[in-house]
Amino acid sequence: MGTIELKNVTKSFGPVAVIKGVSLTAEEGEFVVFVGPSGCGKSTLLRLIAGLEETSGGSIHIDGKDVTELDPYHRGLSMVFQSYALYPHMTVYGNIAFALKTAGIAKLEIDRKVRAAAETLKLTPYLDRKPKDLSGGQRQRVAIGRAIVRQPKGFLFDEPLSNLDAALRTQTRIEIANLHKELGATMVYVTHDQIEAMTLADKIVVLNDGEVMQIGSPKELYNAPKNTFVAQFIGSPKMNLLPRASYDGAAMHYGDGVKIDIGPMDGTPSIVGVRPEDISLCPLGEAELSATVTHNEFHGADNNVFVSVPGIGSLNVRANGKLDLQSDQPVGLVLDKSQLHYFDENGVRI
Ligand SMILES: Nc1ncnc2c1ncn2[C@@H]1O[C@H](COP(=O)(O)OP(=O)(O)OP(=O)(O)O)[C@@H](O)[C@H]1O
Repeated sequence: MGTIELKNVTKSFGPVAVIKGVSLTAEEGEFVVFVGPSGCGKSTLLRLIAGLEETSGGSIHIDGKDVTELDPYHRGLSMVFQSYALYPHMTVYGNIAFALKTAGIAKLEIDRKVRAAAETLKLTPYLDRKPKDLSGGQRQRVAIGRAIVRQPKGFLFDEPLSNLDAALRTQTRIEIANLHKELGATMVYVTHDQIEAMTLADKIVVLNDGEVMQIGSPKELYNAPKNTFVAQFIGSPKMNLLPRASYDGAAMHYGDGVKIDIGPMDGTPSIVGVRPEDISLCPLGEAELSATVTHNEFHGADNNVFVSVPGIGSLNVRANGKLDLQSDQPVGLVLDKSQLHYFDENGVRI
């Protein structure tokens, strides 16, 4: 139970196409995360799955059944919003029990379900409190509790942690991961937070401008991005994309006579990508590229170093935090050749 499938789904608001033919499957028990820049259509896609928006084309299937025309209630999914959407005048117990009461479930059964959900979510001590007397994280757990008791076929989360501060976010993220393990339910989750996407997802869907750019596991997206968009969207700090260059069958040639040996390739690379952690600083004598430090951010464990390379431009390097680096300092760079990413003139991975 709990497969969610989208087949060529489109959505327009008036003349504006916001979702442009999205097909994807959330398998039973899978944790699927939608990411993409602001306005790319993540929330709209989630609301289409929930039935809160009507599709303009295509179809949505839950457990193989076409639900495209069904109202939200009959789709059997529960949605958790960023704003919690709790009833302020009801207690935690009342909030969690509400949907069950309106569904006409027997009191004893409701009590059993509410207490079981409260136990799972560590809300038992707060059952008699009103939402205003809870922390943000506790309120979000109540919202999740309300979703759990309905025993839905799947959960839909729209940026559920974005109102929480950093520490609580980390804690609640771990709780959601544990909840997913415990319930084994299908979950579809919208976020703009890289860490949430990478840590929670079985499968990440990268969206841009209403279209799917790539679907894959966090490791697949990080290690083998299909195009330059995904390459720069997944990973923080983002992948360096070197300027376009000509390839002579053995090396990439940049301005100022600078070249990078990459050996023979199947295809003609135009753009080389390299992640900040795959560039090392070294003494100038051993360097493949000479550079100058333009700016350094000390992060504690590591330094986020910006360097300028003649013929290539600015590159971002992750270096050990114990290194003492000054602006204008000359440094040598070595690229880990086994970790380079190559893209053709259209930005498609080679
Ligand atoms: N009801 C609506 N009427 C008109 N346009 C809408 C409506 N809802 C959303 N849009 C537009 O659709 C596009 C996608 O919006 P959506 O909220 O799905 O993006 P998002 O990826 O979730 O963005 P964010 O990360 O900023 O929340 C935006 O350009 C938005 O302005």
